[in-house]
Amino acid sequence: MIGRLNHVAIAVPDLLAGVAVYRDTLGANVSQPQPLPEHGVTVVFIELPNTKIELLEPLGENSPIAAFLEKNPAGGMHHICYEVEDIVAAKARLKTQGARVLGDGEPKTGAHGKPVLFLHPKDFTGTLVELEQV
Ligand SMILES: CC[C@H](C(=O)O)C(=O)SCCNC(=O)CCNC(=O)[C@H](O)C(C)(C)COP(=O)(O)OP(=O)(O)OC[C@H]1O[C@@H](n2cnc3c(N)ncnc32)[C@H](O)[C@@H]1OP(=O)(O)O
Ligand SMILES: [Co+2]
Repeated sequence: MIGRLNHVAIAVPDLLAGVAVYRDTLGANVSQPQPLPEHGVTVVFIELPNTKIELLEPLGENSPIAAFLEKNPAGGMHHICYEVEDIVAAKARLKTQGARVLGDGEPKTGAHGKPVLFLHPKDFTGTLVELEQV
């Protein structure tokens, strides 16, 4: 069901400091910050030859990454995003297998303008999983 690795996301307490690490220290191309108020985060993407890295900073009072950063104040790997061809079919398959789809269970529009869903980390070997329809 899952296809290519779309991105690996890293939550950071200070987005501009994270940008400096990837742009200046590691010599990567980093996008402009993109606020996503409906997701409670501001993101940048780092384009690598074979995938992307997403840096996430909390935005607003109810950010879904706030508790994670309290537990990991220096930041850390937050989620992994796999591509799927049909997100509604993927959701149906996962639900029959007992996996928890987060939020209200309906796909939302992600940072790339495509439908996304999140799956509970406790059902996926301790890793928060994002699915993106491509
Ligand atoms: C969509 C836009 C953009 C894009 O790529 O296009 C993004 O990626 S936005 C990314 C930010 N959005 C989300 O993360 C949405 C989905 N996340 C959630 O719904 C919550 O963060 C959730 C449910 C994963 C955790 O919620 P909360 O932090 O309130 O709950 P707990 O702290 O009680 O956590 C429960 C349990 O899970 C463990 N946990 C939490 N987050 C992670 C994580 N990122 N990776 C691994 N494990 C995680 C946490 O430690 C708790 O474990 P416990 O043993 O009970 O202590
Ligand atoms: Co993501």
